[in-house]
Amino acid sequence: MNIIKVNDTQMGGKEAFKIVKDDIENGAKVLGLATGSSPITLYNEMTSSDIDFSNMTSVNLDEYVGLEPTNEQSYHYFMNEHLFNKKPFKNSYVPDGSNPDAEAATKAYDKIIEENPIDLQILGIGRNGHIGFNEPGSPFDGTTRKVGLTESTIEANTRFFEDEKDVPRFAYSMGIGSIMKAKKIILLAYGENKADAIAATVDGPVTEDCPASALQNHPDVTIIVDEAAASKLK
Ligand SMILES: N[C@@H]1[C@@H](O)[C@H](O)[C@@H](COP(=O)(O)O)O[C@@H]1O
Repeated sequence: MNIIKVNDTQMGGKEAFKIVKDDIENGAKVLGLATGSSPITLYNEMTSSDIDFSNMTSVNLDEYVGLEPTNEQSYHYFMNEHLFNKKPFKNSYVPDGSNPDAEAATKAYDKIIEENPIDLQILGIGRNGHIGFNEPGSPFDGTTRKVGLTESTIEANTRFFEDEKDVPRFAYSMGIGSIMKAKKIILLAYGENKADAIAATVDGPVTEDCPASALQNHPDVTIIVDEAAASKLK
């Protein structure tokens, strides 16, 4: 694992953008994208760049079950706001959270991932080490699934909703097995509340207790962290 320490999220976005740009110049066509606050500075770099994404495809990690793409709290909406409205891709895929049929929604998404193998995957990380919405205990060979969110994730995501009761309890998430198939992975983590998760990811045992520890088995992972997120590394 390659670890890049940065001073702040702005610098983190710039470092991540360098890797993204380089990968696109070397032929990457499919980007795996993430939501949350961590990738925002990267998306800002992308939207203010002169890179044309109109020949590229994006595949997002996850979506809340029960939210329409037009819902302001949906990950669809987030991606439109932060990236796609300003830099359209040829095709942009996000799991269909508005489909109550989990079997159909997750199978359809696995087909999309299979048809669009991910060249470069962007990841954030949850305080408990989750990636996408793969909470602790998720199988390392998992494909797209309907998952229940843990109390800690619901609590962390409450800041985006008016009331804790409004936070969806379920999501459709790409599985860890699919994430691991990406050729290259960048994980972004900022702030003290990510320090334990980053230490477990990098220095801890490879265990389903920390979903991101699976990345130790991937050949091309770069972790971009600020001082606070890196503070518990060995
Ligand atoms: N499903 C998302 C994850 O993909 C994201 O990595 C995590 C951390 O978000 P943030 O970057 O805002 O800390 O939040 C959510 O749970």
